Amino acid sequence: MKKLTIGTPLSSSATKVMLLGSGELGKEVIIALQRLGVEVIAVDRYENAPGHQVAHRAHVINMADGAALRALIEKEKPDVIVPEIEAIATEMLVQIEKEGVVRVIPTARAAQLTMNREGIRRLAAETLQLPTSPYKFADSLEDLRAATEVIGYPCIIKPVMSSSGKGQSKVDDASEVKAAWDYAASGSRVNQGRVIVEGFIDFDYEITQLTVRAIRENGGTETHFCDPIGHVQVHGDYVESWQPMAMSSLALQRSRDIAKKVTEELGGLGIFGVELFVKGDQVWFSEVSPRPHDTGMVTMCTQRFNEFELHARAILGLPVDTTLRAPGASAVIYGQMDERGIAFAGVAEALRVPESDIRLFGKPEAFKKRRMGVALANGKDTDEARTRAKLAASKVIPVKV
Ligand SMILES: Nc1ncnc2c1ncn2[C@@H]1O[C@H](COP(=O)(O)OP(=O)(O)OP(=O)(O)O)[C@@H](O)[C@H]1O
Ligand SMILES: NCC(=O)N[C@@H]1O[C@H](COP(=O)([O-])[O-])[C@@H](O)[C@H]1O
Ligand SMILES: [Mg+2]
Repeated sequence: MKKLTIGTPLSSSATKVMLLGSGELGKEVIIALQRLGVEVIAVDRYENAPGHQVAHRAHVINMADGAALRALIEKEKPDVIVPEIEAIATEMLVQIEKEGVVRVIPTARAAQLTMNREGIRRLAAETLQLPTSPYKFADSLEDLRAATEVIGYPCIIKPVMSSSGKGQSKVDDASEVKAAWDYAASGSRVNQGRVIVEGFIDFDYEITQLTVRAIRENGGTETHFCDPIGHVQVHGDYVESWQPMAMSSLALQRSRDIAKKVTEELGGLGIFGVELFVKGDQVWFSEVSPRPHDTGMVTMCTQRFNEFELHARAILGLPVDTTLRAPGASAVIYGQMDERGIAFAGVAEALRVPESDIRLFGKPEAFKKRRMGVALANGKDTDEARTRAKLAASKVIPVKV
């Protein structure tokens, strides 16, 4: 892979990176890139997205529209494109990557495969033979009824294209299938009407194994692992995370073997969030984000270089260091109301919690369950850190102005 030299932003020597998606995760990647002297262009579907507020330039387009995407890429001429969300015209990214001028992170194929649960699930379970929950796909309510009978109950039904738990439900018996089908249609982002049914895995805990593919000193790529991140999800969306997660050495080894296999198959450079379910020493692959992971926001208080800095370094072909500094935790701050331009009370009280910090993302519009910020905390161990992060998050109160 050709090495990128870093130039001067806003000059003809600039190294230009374009983020496709500029939410809370992109915002931190942009800050990390700018600290390394990169010119950054932030793109999202709405004005004043978090990353728009810290980038050199901001654009609002429908990223699922291939023609609009190409037009913007041709106008801005980035050296590197960094997908930050799944819902992008990835077919166009594949074409653009082939033309050989722009690098797509980690690869256009990885973005394409992970945009659709079917792509990544078939790759993991059928091609790589990784352990996963049993699964079936369905395109109609009749198909879905048949699929749930084969998979059995309880099962989880999800749109093939969605994230953060949107459109996802747990179904305990046949009477709940229709409601799950209707809910999936409402929560799907692009391809309305195709769902995956997964057998329910009764795990002890779940983790994100952050995995970085970076250039090694003498060329070629090497894989680095962060300490495992434990997390709790409610209705398919993350509410708290902590690092390190205590695991048996066999479960950790198996997690990393799976992470290595799947990230090697996807290829390219950058950080990946490999989601795994663990019961005793048994480990199942769930899914993978070829980008920083929401549960990995905890690394802003735990690692020498957080997941965003690691992504920035890896993308630029620079060395990475995944050292853990201190145990820590994150807890989500929700909008709690449907309102534009809200304010946040209690910030000082939150920051009075020992070893705490917060990030407010600056999203222009709040929804009850929209993630608007995150509280971070350290402690002598992850239990103390979790208590502190949750306490700090609870002190921040969204208010209508
Ligand atoms: N087969 C399953 N068995 C048990 N729990 C599951 C299963 N599938 C999903 N879950 C639960 O729902 C959560 C969200 O699922 P998943 O990661 O597939 O959704 P998502 O919409 O892609 O979320 P995100 O974009 O935040 O990663 C999981 O982290 C897990 O807690
Ligand atoms: N699980 C994926 C994830 O957390 N993605 C993060 O959420 C943003 C969208 O937030 P929004 O829905 O509030 O606009 C994305 O842009 C990304 O930063
Ligand atoms: Mg997930």
